Amino acid sequence: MFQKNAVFTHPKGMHIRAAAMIVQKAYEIENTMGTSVYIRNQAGREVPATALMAIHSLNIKPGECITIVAKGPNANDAIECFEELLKRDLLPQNSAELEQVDDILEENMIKADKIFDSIGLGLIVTNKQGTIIQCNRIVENLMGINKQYIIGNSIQEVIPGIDLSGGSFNRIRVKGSAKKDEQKIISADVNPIFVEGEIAGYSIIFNKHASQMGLPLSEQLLDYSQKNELGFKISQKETFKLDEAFSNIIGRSEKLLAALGIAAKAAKTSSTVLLQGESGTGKELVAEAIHRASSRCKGPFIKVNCPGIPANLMESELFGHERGAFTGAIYQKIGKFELANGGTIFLDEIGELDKNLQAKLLRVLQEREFERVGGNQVLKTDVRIIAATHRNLREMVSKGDFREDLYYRLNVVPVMLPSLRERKDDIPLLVEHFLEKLCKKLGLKNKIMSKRAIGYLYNYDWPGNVRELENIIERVINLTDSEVIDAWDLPQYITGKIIEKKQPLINLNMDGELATFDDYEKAIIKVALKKYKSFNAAGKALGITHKTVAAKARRYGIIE
Ligand SMILES: Nc1ncnc2c1ncn2[C@@H]1O[C@H](COP(=O)(O)OP(=O)(O)OP(=O)(O)O)[C@@H](O)[C@H]1O
Repeated sequence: MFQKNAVFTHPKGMHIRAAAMIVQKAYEIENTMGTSVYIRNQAGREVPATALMAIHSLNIKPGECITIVAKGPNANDAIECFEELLKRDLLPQNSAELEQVDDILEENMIKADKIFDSIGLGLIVTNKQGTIIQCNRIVENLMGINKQYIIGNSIQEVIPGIDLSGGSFNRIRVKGSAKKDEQKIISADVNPIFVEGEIAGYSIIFNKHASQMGLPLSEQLLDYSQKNELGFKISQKETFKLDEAFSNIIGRSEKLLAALGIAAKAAKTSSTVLLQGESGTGKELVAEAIHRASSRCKGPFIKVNCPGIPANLMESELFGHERGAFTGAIYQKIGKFELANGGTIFLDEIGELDKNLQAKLLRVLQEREFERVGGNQVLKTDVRIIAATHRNLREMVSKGDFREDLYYRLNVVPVMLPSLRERKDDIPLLVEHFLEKLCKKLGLKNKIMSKRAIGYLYNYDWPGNVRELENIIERVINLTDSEVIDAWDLPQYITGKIIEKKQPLINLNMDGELATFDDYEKAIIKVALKKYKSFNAAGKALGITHKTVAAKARRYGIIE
């Protein structure tokens, strides 16, 4: 054993990334030199340098003196290596090192998730303000809501009336999705989480067999829960109910949720909605969701694509015509407004509507009545109008290209859908969604996308928004045989360069004699260690554990 004192100079103390750097180095030393390294803090607590959370929990302050302890062979060299790392300010020096550190952090996060899921009880963790920062799968199942929509809400939204000052609560109510019968009755223990003597948050643990469905609500609920309105709020600011109708709209960025919050509220009324946003941002998808979430959902949803219909036919398309109204009008035609009666009419690209028709549409909006072309009977209609445009209607009004009075009639509930550029954090979710949806549609086994490929999607500007992303994913699914879609599978205009596909290092000469299996294995381990420098990284590349790599390297005499 060998040990040496060192000063921990990092200005932030032992933060999580610094701890991950230490773990990465400790693995490397253990694998290449066979030395086990430990860190001891001033209080005398010693932990293995390969244990991320243990290292982090040493809570070492900037300038604190620590002891590096090395056990096993090469202890002296191992300590020197570690000192070097501490001098480097614990920053990754290249992208490979950064990737390894990120992998360690990610692996540990996954482990924490798995531990949370495996405890067999529902668990919610909040910060000290009571905002939910973590929950496990049992809570997801109990509430029938995906974790992503639970995290970020106030605990009071999920468990109305719960008191975080601690204690056990019997028969409390956990909200599910908006339906009344999805409320779950449970009992739970609430405990503060202390960090350095101060409350950093709270844990809420649901007790086993907590859900008691079937009892009348009046028997189950405590008084406070009666006062709370039913329904689940997706964010503290927006009262967006998680209506099933919106479930196929993917994304949880603040801008999208704010827009959907307005749309969901509008769905409960009959007001006219104006959806604005660039092409491909999901305006039609939202229009359909509003219809499905509204009381008109059993009525028709009729779409009119304004630029798709020649101006001279548009009037009859919208309002219908009588027989003989114009040359070629052999039969009476029912217009879209009549067809949409009792439901919703979706006027897509309203900015392209002819001035003459703008006046006629204004009449429908004001008086809810119209006549068929060539007819004199006034027809009444009961429709909700949802209009959409990618153009700036206000600007069109100021240029005289769009009627001001119509603009105000349409702009009753404006919903602005963000471009994909403005919500790039939703890209991984969207990718996952489209991979699943499109692989299913094409009858293929589900594929995944590498982090590197997603990184390129992040850097792209997405002029065609979600539609463009969906199209690219369909294209790469069709063209890629492997299960993992990687950067070289993406179109060049996304990556900005040709990315060479990495060839696996298998160069077997078909004409020569075969070597023994051990010879091949030895050669592979040798090449992997030369290339990746550590047992950990080599193990990852070969799909085996670092311990197996180390054992084989020793067996073949590659290391001592
Ligand atoms: N948030 C989203 N989640 C899942 N799919 C989406 C989302 N937004 C858009 N899409 C998909 O992208 C494609 C384009 O969406 P949509 O037609 O609704 O856009 P749009 O804004 O109406 O476009 P345009 O203005 O060109 O008519 C559709 O296939 C839709 O399903």
